[in-house]
Amino acid sequence: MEFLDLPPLLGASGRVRLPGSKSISNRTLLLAALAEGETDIRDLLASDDVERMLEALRALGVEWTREEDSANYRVRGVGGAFPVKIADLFLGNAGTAFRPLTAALALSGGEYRLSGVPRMHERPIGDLVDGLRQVGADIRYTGNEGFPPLHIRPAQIRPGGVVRVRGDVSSQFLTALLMALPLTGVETTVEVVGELISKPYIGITLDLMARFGVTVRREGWERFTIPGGVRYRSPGTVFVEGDASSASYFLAAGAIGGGPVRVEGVGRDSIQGDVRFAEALAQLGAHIEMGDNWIEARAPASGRLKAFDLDLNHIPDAAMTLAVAALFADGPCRLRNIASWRVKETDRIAAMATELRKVGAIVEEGPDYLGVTAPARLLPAAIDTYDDHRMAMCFSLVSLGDCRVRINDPKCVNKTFPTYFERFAEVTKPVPVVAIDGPSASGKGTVAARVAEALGYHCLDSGSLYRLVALAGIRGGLSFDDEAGLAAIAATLPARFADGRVFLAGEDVTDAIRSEEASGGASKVAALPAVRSALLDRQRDYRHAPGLVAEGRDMGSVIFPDAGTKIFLTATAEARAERRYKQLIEKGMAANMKSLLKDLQDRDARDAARTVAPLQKLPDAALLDTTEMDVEQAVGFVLDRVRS
Ligand SMILES: Nc1ncnc2c1ncn2[C@@H]1O[C@H](COP(=O)(O)OP(=O)(O)O)[C@@H](O)[C@H]1O
Ligand SMILES: Nc1ccn([C@@H]2O[C@H](COP(=O)(O)OP(=O)(O)O)[C@@H](O)[C@H]2O)c(=O)n1
Repeated sequence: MEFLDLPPLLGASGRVRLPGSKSISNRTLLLAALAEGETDIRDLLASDDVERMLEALRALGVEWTREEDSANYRVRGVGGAFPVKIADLFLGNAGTAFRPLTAALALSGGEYRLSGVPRMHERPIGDLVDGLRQVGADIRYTGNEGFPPLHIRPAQIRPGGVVRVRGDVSSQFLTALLMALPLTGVETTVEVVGELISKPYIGITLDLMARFGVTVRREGWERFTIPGGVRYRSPGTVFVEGDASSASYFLAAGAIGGGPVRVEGVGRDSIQGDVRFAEALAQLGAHIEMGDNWIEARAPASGRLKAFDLDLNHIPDAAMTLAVAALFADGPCRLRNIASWRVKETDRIAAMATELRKVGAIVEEGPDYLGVTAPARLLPAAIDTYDDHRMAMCFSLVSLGDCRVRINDPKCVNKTFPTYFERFAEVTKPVPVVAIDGPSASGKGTVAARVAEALGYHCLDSGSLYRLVALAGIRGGLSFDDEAGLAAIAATLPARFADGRVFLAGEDVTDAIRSEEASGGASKVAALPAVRSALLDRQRDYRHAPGLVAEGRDMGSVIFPDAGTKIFLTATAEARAERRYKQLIEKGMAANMKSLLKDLQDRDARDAARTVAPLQKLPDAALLDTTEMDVEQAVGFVLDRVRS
């Protein structure tokens, strides 16, 4: 499984140009295809769901072109029903393509098969099919009753009168009917049965239909009348707004991570309901500012979001972002009226509950609500994303809690926002790491401690972890080639560091891990891949605000490859042996220069020769040879690099 590791972040600020709205992109494409005339579409979203729509339109005989490498498209409308009368369409997991195309094709007098990925075949479509059958459409389920895939056949369409459609499962059924019915040319009224959910999405549909020349008469949110004798006509050029749901992650990042974060592409003038996410954030105490085409969010003065209890029916997609924002609130939070989450890309209520628990939250899951109480401290976790782009994007925010997070299958964001993680990285600041690697007795420990003190950072002496494993192994009677046994020790090592002392299961072993036996053993256990991987997360967990200085052999190459400062600290073997000799004598320990030099050379050789994480200077590390330097100069060199 592919994954993406996000480091703990210090905060967020900056600007993001949003990708085009998925809802507007796919609706506009379909309307442009059905319209008379050519439509220039600017800033179309580049994503999987839009690709599915573009492919389907081409298969249905609609000509479109893309201005080279741009987000600008020209669609030549067919002025009514699709010219291709037999087609087999694969629509992935794109609900915004599947539902409206079903309706338009059902009224097009052809024979069409529509299918998608397995999850698409679990997402209900029965209410839409029932609505279309009322005007005579011939639609059959070729899998399970009520679900895709579908087989549409030519039928005698009897438009007019009243079509009833349920509005309480997905508003996309109503959207699909509204967009398709003008094809009949006969006045038809659509009546919504049950409370219509996600009303703002219907707002987008009506707005875009009006731009293409068809004005629907709306009575409340219950009755919609499509006039007779109307046709879609190209408005010439359509600009696709930025995606308001995608904006939610960045606005939340600003509200949680200090800010300000400004999103460009949506604002006061937006037709998308999800811009109201900004109001919800304001209720949580965030500072929000809005222009015609931008929104900006900053953290509350207190620094922490307020607990909330909100009905989120009007912003079902952006509401997911609030579930993760609840991890940063000052009390228990409740998200209400979100039943539609259960029939989206995945069962989002269940998925959200499972993953929020992984980071330590207390979660109460109801049929149409979630209760979320933040833990005192977020736990690092590997987040499963269920092939749901929003799960992946939401959980990136965990990293703002001074907590690393792994996002499994991060490419699922391709559905709506292929460059999400790049944009996220641009407006966030990772907790800095200074990685100092080098051979034995080069001065890593001394320099690292001094640099950490000067910067107020935490410090990691990674070598002591290998020494502890070796010591625990010796005491447990294990041989140094017992990889599984030593890895098990490493995985649960009861080590503690306090006041410059090292403890193993409560016992002070500061001197014991420096013994010749433990030192030699350390470089032997360190060559075992299973031991190294058992210590990987443990080392990464030292990274906390305001920063970390980490020293060892593979800090810059393996443990913190994204470290902002990487130093390879070294000195001649003779100089290092001499330093070690002095160190031991000062501590009142016995030492022999010759055997020290030999021991150190042996250890260096083992460290450099091993296959996993060998000791080496990588091109991205600065070489610092201290043979002729004192500690002061070495520390000064590192601090200069950090500050430059
Ligand atoms: N230029 C120098 N840089 C760092 N340490 C030095 C330098 N010159 C002498 N030393 C001494 O070398 C000894 C070994 O340093 P240490 O930090 O234990 O190395 P390491 O962690 O790389 O094994 C320490 O007593 C340190 O004071
Ligand atoms: N990041 C690290 C740190 C130490 N080690 C191993 O652990 C041993 C002891 O590390 P250390 O940093 O305490 O050693 P010295 O440099 O103090 O001699 C080294 O010889 C390496 O074999 C490692 O493999 N990777």
